[in-house]
Formats: sequence, C-alpha cells, structure tokens
Amino acid sequence: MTTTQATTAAAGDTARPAVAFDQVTKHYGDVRAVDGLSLTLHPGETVALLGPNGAGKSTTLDLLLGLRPADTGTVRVFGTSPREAIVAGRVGAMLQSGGLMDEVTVGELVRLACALHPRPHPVSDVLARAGVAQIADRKVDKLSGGQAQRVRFALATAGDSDLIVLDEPTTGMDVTTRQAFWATMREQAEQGRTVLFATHYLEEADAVADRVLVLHRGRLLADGTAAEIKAKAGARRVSFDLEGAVDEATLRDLPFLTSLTVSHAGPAAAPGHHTVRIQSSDADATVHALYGLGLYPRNLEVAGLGLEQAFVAITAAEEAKQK
Ligand SMILES: Nc1ncnc2c1ncn2[C@@H]1O[C@H](COP(=O)(O)OP(=O)(O)OP(=O)(O)O)[C@@H](O)[C@H]1O
Repeated sequence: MTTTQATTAAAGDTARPAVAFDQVTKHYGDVRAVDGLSLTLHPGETVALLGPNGAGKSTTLDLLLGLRPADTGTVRVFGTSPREAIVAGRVGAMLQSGGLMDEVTVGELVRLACALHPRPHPVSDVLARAGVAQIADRKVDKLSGGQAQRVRFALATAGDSDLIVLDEPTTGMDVTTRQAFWATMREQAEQGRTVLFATHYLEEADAVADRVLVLHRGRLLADGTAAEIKAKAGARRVSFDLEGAVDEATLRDLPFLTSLTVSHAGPAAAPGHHTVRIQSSDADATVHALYGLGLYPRNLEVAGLGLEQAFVAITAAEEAKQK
C-alpha cells in the first residue's frame, strides 16, 4: 500500500484531480464565506490563492483540509474525502496560526509529526530542510514569529505528501528565509507535488505560481496564469515626462484614463519638469489623445500592469459592479 502510494505520487497521479470543489458553499451565520465555489487543481500544479481580506481564502483551505464541513457541495481530495486523504498522508498543511503545542521542543514536535505520517521523511532531513535544525532543542513557545513559521513548514513537509497546503506561509519570515522557503517549495513542486498557497504577497504569486486563483466574496473572480490575470485586468501603465505648465484637469479628461498621478521632479530637476503616470484601459487611444492636445510627452513608456495592480483593478471593478 505504502509503495503504491509513493509510486503514484512520483508519477504525479495525473488521471485524477488533486482537488475538486463542486458548487461549495459555506456560511458563518449570515456571512457567506464561500459562495458556490467550483474549482479543480491538477497534480503537479503550484497554485496561488489570492483575494482581499475576508474573501474566503482561509475558509476554502479549511474546507479542503476537512477542518470545516461544507454547507452544500462537495470537496474531494485525490478522489476521496479530505479526511481520508489526510489519514492516508496525502496532504501536508501549514496554517496561519495555532497548531504548535507549547512545552515541547521543536525537535520533539517534528519527531511526532514524522511518527504520525504514514510516509515519513527522516526527522533530520525535515529539520534541515525547514532550517530549524539549530533550534531543535528550543521550546516551541519561545520561538520568534519567523521561526514558528519555519516549524509549521517542517510539520507540513514531515512526510511524502502529494498535496501541500499553505496559508500565508511567509508571513513574518525575513527576506533570506522567504527565499529559502520558496526554493524548497519549488523542489517539492518539481517532484510532482501539488502546492496550494494563500498569500497577500502578490510578487510571490507572480514568481512562484503557475496558476493564480483570485477569490472575491467567496467566489472565483479569475483563474489563470499570472500573465493571463494581468491581461484580464485590461489596463496598461503609461508614463512620460512633460516640460512646462501642466494642466492636470486636462490630463484627467484623457479618454480611457483610470488613474493619474503627476509628480514634480526633485529640486535638481529643471523647473516645470513633471513626471506623469497614467493607467488606461486603452493605452493607444489615451496616447493618441495626448498628442492631440498638442503636448509633447518625452520618455514615453507603455507597459502592462504588474500582478498587484491587476489584482487591485480586477477586485475594484467587481466591487464597483456589486454597488
Ligand atoms: N469562525 C468564523 N466565524 C464567523 N465568521 C467567520 C469565521 N471565519 C471567517 N469568517 C468570516 O468569513 C469571511 C471569510 O473569511 P476568511 O478568513 O475565509 O477570509 P480570508 O480571505 O482568509 O481573509 P484574510 O485575508 O483576512 O485572512 C469573512 O467575512 C470572515 O469575517
């Protein structure tokens, strides 16, 4: 049984979805935290779950881990219930808070996690991979926030799980730890594991995920590669310099403009030098109109939105629609 599972994990188990949500709804009293959510994650994918505060990310992960029952709809993990998948050791999870026992050392906790996993990794490997070998003798309640996150990561990777679920995993980690963390996660993905992580760090999603899900009020607002999400936002960034008097009201009337900032360059710059940054839903038309005003933009640059700006644009558009 163990051998079969290990072989299946290595082969990626491509026939069956790693995760399948079908019309899942979850309420807390009057609050609809997850609203008819359907999604499928495929084995081997690294997926980022994005969404504003309260969008339902943690609830979605709780449902996926069987920590809360769905009100309606079904959640399947490798074709079984979340509980069965967890009991079989197919899922490793790193949740936002809690989960660490006080009064035990890091080493004891990791040893316990390894002992409980049906397909454990050697304890020393788990400690080393998570960068906590040097603090193995330290009591868990004496850890800094970043160290506690590393220990949670060690617990999530204590065994050979096929799906790793991470809720805001790098919160509290310093830059070096964060980079090491994602390098390790990439290795996990390269070995065929499915990785699902919720984050507010959009640059991480852009750099790490091969698929991005944007949740909003418990619904899936966007689902695609980071490039597709950026394209979906439609808008582009236009920046240029202007010399002389600048009438902001005239610029604000440019067609397809969605945002405008005009900054006056530092004291070293020539008087009357302005840098203009625009977001436009039709950059070609906006730039055409700019020339039509008789203005002469210098250093003109037109670029796509970053994932963060795309995320803000998509969620703001949805908020406006719902008002
Ligand atoms: N235990 C609970 N009891 C009542 N309401 C809850 C509970 N947990 C979450 N909620 C509500 O459900 C909604 C979704 O919350 P959830 O924590 O899933 O969002 P999130 O996207 O993870 O948010 P954040 O980015 O702030 O962590 C929110 O409106 C939240 O207030």
